[in-house]
Amino acid sequence: MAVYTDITETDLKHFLAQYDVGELTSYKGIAEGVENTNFLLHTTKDPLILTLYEKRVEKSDLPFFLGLMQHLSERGLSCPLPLPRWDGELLGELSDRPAALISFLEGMWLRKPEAKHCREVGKALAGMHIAGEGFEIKRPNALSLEGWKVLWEKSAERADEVETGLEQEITAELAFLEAHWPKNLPAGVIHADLFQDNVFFLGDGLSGLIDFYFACNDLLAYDVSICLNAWCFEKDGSYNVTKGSALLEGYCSVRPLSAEERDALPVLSRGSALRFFLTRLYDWLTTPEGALVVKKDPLEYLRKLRFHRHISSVAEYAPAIEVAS
Ligand SMILES: Nc1ncnc2c1ncn2[C@@H]1O[C@H](COP(=O)(O)OP(=O)(O)O)[C@@H](O)[C@H]1O
Ligand SMILES: N[C@@H](CCOP(=O)(O)O)C(=O)O
Repeated sequence: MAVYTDITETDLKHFLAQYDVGELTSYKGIAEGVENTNFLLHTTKDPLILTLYEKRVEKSDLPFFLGLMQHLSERGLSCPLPLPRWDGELLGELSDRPAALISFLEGMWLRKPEAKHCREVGKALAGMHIAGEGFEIKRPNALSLEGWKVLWEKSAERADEVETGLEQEITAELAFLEAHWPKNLPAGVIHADLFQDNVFFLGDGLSGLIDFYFACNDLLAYDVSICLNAWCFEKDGSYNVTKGSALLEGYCSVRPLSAEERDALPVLSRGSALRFFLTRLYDWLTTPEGALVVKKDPLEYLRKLRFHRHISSVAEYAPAIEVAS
């Protein structure tokens, strides 16, 4: 669940009076998600999402996230649009939390995506990378090499509780990634968390992307590697080459990957697998028993990381992929 902060109807009505959104008719907490508290609101106008930003989100980052959604939406990407208050501000406060109203996006996330959906995700990711051009505010990726080291320092001592030998393996992996991380690839605004639960579909058509709260400036191909990890493995841990091919072909049909980006995909995929392994491991070790949040399995990402270590060329992800020369 992710309703960390409760609200009263009276406070909510006061909050809504600052917006041109009609009268509140009903509201309910949304169980999905892990970072923030979300409510679905029905009003005499359109349905809305109310987000209360919880402690893991830096308040100083909110202008980046909200401004980015506006920027992408203005450039034709289907994503939630933050609503301005009467005074023009995008951010308010409710129950002592920073709070925003964003437009409700129609659609559902897919529990069992197929290759055709991976193709749509690839296209949408490339569309987002292009639409992100020209966005003025910058936000460095706090969860890249330096951030991974900090997370690892907090978990290393207890890592062998999760699997014997992990402390040594991950320390060596970090050293490898530090030595081999690509430096001169095209960079821009990336989503950085485009997992299944953040992509909505209506039937087989992709209706939009949500949850821009890890978005930042980083290598565009790193975002592709995140999607390869999130969309192209089966529940049994095996890589699905049909899905990988569809995702990469979809991406390249909108924004072709250069030869350098293509060659970097195995190392980038090791990095993105490590990133999700580390945040999940940290949560696994620190979330108290009985907390009302579903802990995600770090070992799923350890297995993906180990898979990528054996990849020597992008052809193993997608045999027929064509890249820009
Ligand atoms: N703009 C939106 N339109 C429709 N549903 C949304 C929207 N934003 C969030 N949701 C719903 O809230 C859930 C959690 O949102 P998300 O942004 O992923 O939260 P978190 O950042 O806490 O992980 C989503 O799975 C979805 O069901
Ligand atoms: N996608 C991450 C966790 C972040 O969850 P979200 O609900 O904010 O998308 C993971 O799977 O570890």
